[in-house]
Order: sequence, then C-alpha cells, then structure tokens
Amino acid sequence: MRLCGAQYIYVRYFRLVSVSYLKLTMLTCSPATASANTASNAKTFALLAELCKERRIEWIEWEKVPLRSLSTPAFPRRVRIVEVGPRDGLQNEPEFVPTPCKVEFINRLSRSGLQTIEATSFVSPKWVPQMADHSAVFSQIDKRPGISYPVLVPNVKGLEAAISAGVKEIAIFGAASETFSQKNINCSIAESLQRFQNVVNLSKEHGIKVRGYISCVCGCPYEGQVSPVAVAKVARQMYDLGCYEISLGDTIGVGTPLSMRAVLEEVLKIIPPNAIAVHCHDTYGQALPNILTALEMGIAVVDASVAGLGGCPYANGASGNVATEDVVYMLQGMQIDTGIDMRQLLSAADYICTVLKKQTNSKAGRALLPKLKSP
Ligand SMILES: CC(C)(COP(=O)([O-])OP(=O)([O-])OC[C@H]1O[C@@H](n2cnc3c(N)ncnc32)[C@H](O)[C@@H]1OP(=O)([O-])[O-])[C@@H](O)C(=O)NCCC(=O)NCCSC(=O)C[C@@](C)(O)CC(=O)[O-]
Repeated sequence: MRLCGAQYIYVRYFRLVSVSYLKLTMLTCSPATASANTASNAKTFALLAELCKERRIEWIEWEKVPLRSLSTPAFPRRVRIVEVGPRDGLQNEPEFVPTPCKVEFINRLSRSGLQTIEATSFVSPKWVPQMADHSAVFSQIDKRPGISYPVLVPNVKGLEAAISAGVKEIAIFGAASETFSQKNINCSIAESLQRFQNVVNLSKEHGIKVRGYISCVCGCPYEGQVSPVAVAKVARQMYDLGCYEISLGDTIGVGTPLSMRAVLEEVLKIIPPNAIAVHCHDTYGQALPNILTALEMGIAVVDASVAGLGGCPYANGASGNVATEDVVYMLQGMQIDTGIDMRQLLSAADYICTVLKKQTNSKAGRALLPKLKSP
C-alpha cells in the first residue's frame, strides 16, 4: 500500500459499544485501493463484521482519518529549553572558571534565543567551590528582557543571598533516593521538603518563582533502582509546595525510553504535562531517546547543557547533560520551534570549551562548528 503524499487514509475498525472511545483499527487502506484487497481479506472482514454484530461490537466500515494522527505522535509544536550549562555544566569542573569567563559565557548564551538560562548556585562554597562566585556572576551578567536566569538554592541562607543579588527565579533540588539526598544536600527527603517549604514561603513573599528538581528519577548511584511511585510521591510534594514546574532528573543517565515512560506515566497521574520538564544526562547515550519519549508524552520543557558539559559532584558515574546543540538539532529536524539560533548557540559552546580546554561532547556541535568557522 502506498501512503506517500496522501493526507488521509481510510480505516475499517470495530469498537466496543460500551467503551466508545476504544477503537481497534483492523486495516488501513484507502477506498481506492480497497478493490485491491485480496478475496481472503474480504472474507475475513465479512466474518468479523458478523461476529461483531453477534457480540454487540460496533463495526465501522470506513472512516476518513488524517494520516498525521496515525503516523506521528502528537509532539509539542514548541519546546522551551532550559540551559543549565553555566550551573550544571560548570559545577563539577575541577579548575575554578574565572568569574568574567562565566559572565561572558552566559552573555553569549543570552544572544542565542534561549528563554531560560540557569546562571549559578547559591549553595555552600565548601560543598561546591566552583559556584562560590554566585553573587558576582549574577550581578554582572547582562539580563536581557524575556530571559529568565534562575539559580539553584538549597536553603533559606542561599535564598537570602540570592534575594540580595536580585534573583527573580530559583530552583530547589530534592531527590527520589534517600541516600542521594543525604550525599547531595546532607539531609533526608522529608527534612529537605521541610527546608524547601521555608524557602518557598520566603520566595513567595518576594515574588520569586520556584522550580523544583528531583534527582535520580531513573536510578540512583548509591541505591540502584528507584521506583516511579517514589518519584511521583516526591513530585507531588514539591508541586504542592508551590513549584510551578518539576524537572525530572536522570542524574546518572541510566534511563531508557521504557523507564523514562514508566516514570512519566506515574508523575503524569498527578501533575499536568505543562508543569513537567525532563533533565537527562547522557552517560549511556540514552538522553535523546528519553527526551523523544517525553515529547511523545506531551512534555515541552527540556533541560540541556551546551557542549554536553555537566554532572553532579555528588553522583558518582554521572557524565554530562544532553548537549543543547543536539537537542536543538533534533527539534529543528522535527519542525518543533525552540526559538534558538544554532550559530549563536555554537558560538557560546565554542567559547566555554576554549576556556575549559575541552572538546565539545555535542555530536551536532562537532559536525556544525567547522562549517560555521570556515570562510
Ligand atoms: C545544603 C547544604 C548547604 C547543607 O550543608 P550542611 O553542611 O549540612 O549545612 P549547614 O547548614 O550545617 O552549614 C554548614 C556551613 O555551610 C554554610 N552554608 C549553608 N548553606 C549555605 C548556602 N546556601 N550558601 C553558603 N553557605 C552555606 C553555613 O553557613 C555553614 O558555614 P560555617 O559555619 O561552617 O562556616 C550543602 O549540602 C550544599 O550546599 N549542597 C549543595 C550540593 C550541590 O550543589 N549539588 C549539585 C547540585 S544538584 C544537581 O546537580 C542535580 C540536578 C539539579 O542537576 C538534577 C540532576 O541531574 O539530577
């Protein structure tokens, strides 16, 4: 059967009368090609139609169905990318990145059309020395209208410093694994939620938006498997605290499309898709397939880090985030709008790789940058 160029196909199907939305497609072909059906097909249909009548199953002869609805899942038309390079990308770098370089990096990212750029973390400098210059970075970057520059905040102390620096959006970060919570923020999940409540309350008083991260949604470096139900439980608690969006972090990149789907199915039972983001690390090369799975399920916010930089210092075995360039390349190819200018993105990635004396981890970056640089 040839479908190329066709806008519609015609389906024959049966459906249970009592469950009217359950449609079981039997055969797809157009009336034009129906005559080409073999005699045995026609016989099978006649038998099925008879059987359906007997069993009170409605038999539909032909219905015109737009081809797109059958051939492609309903991907979002627009995806917002949350660039986490300046925070997640740099937090684990062993050599301190000078403040002016961090500022220049963020300013370049701001020129690319990104709407959200996570700028830094107001965490303890004893825990993450790379982010010790948070206030200086935040106050020195050019804050373009229309771009949000959230920062990570673990407690009220961090929030107070962020407020003094003029921050308008923060992210609190918890975990679905007890051991990871202890290792990363030195408290249990329950204690973290109490802390976050204080942070959210004070944020509200100052008109600050709060996003929430949950780490280890597909697996934990210390505990191994993490149940989707445990993820959904924390997600509900963070959503109820007042987070406008919950970012589900596959911190060590162990997820696959099936496990990502299982997590999302559970979380989607309690949180609408427009309040969920995915944050995939690419340790096993699964980040793009996992993101694609999330898009299929109606998620339209994706965290990513240019050049694939990143990893949590308290997650052994974590490699970089999915590269922003790779996500943008995929989305552009799928005709999903991101508002991002790939040339500017590549320029920001190239800049930070030069500062870090590193090769990019982005496949799209590796393929496209030489073309960009050639006269
Ligand atoms: C949460 C704490 C602070 C608890 O750390 P603690 O040691 O239990 O805190 P404390 O309250 O006992 O205070 C100890 C010292 O830290 C100071 N302190 C306390 N808070 C702050 C603050 N906000 N800013 C600056 N200083 C602070 C405090 O003043 C005190 O100083 P001292 O009296 O010893 O001189 C610590 O564990 C911490 O900072 N952890 C952050 C770890 C981190 O940043 N991890 C990476 C980010 S998470 C991530 O990457 C995952 C994610 C989000 O990307 C998603 C994913 O991939 O899954």
